[in-house]
Amino acid sequence: MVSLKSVGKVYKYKMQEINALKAIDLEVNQGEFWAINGRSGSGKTTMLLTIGAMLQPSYGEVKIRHRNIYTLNDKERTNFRKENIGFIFQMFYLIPYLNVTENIMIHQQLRSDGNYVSAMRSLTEQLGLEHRLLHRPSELSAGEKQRVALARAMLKKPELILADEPTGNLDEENSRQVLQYLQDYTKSGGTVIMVTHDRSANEYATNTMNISN
Ligand SMILES: Nc1ncnc2c1ncn2[C@@H]1O[C@H](COP(=O)(O)OP(=O)(O)OP(=O)(O)O)[C@@H](O)[C@H]1O
Repeated sequence: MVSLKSVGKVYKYKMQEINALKAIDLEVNQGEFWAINGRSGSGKTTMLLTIGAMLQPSYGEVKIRHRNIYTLNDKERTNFRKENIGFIFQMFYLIPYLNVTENIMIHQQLRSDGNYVSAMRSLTEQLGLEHRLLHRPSELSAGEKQRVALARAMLKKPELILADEPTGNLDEENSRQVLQYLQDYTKSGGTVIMVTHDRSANEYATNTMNISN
């Protein structure tokens, strides 16, 4: 599903070169739930962004479903990302002036499309958000915000979910809900790669990896 061969990233910062990620190899199969650990600054987010077709590595090869994603042009790569990958971040990144429904449907051009409307309804019910559909992010708890971000990422049922510290701002019960949801998703054939500092999150994963640089 995801294959990294000797992938590295060197950031140029003023006159300096920062080796953020050094020659990482990774093979992730469909249905696996990976937890990526590593100390602060070890390159976890950098790795996730390269897998997510958002950051070109300085060297190495990133393949998703046997496709070398950095040989695609920008438009093809953006389309590939939209079709195949869902993102969840610690900071949620919800649009403040849109309500829950609109945030979940943000990437859909036709928000009246019946398929997406029914997918949105079923996700919000599953995630206990059905009574909050007209709330704006400032009117939600942290756990609810993360569940909205989760619903947004899941709307198109992407094959691959990338999660960067998805429980970083949540209490134990809300963390458990998010991790359980991601685990159930992998049991139904989805694939999840999650960066986390939270050691208890590793218990939900099928595979763990520790990176250092
Ligand atoms: N755009 C950038 N330009 C220059 N250096 C960067 C850039 N982005 C990240 N870095 C540096 O690259 C290194 C790896 O960063 P990254 O965010 O991938 O680490 P991380 O393991 O996710 O850290 P944390 O756990 O603290 O979130 C860090 O030393 C960081 O300062």
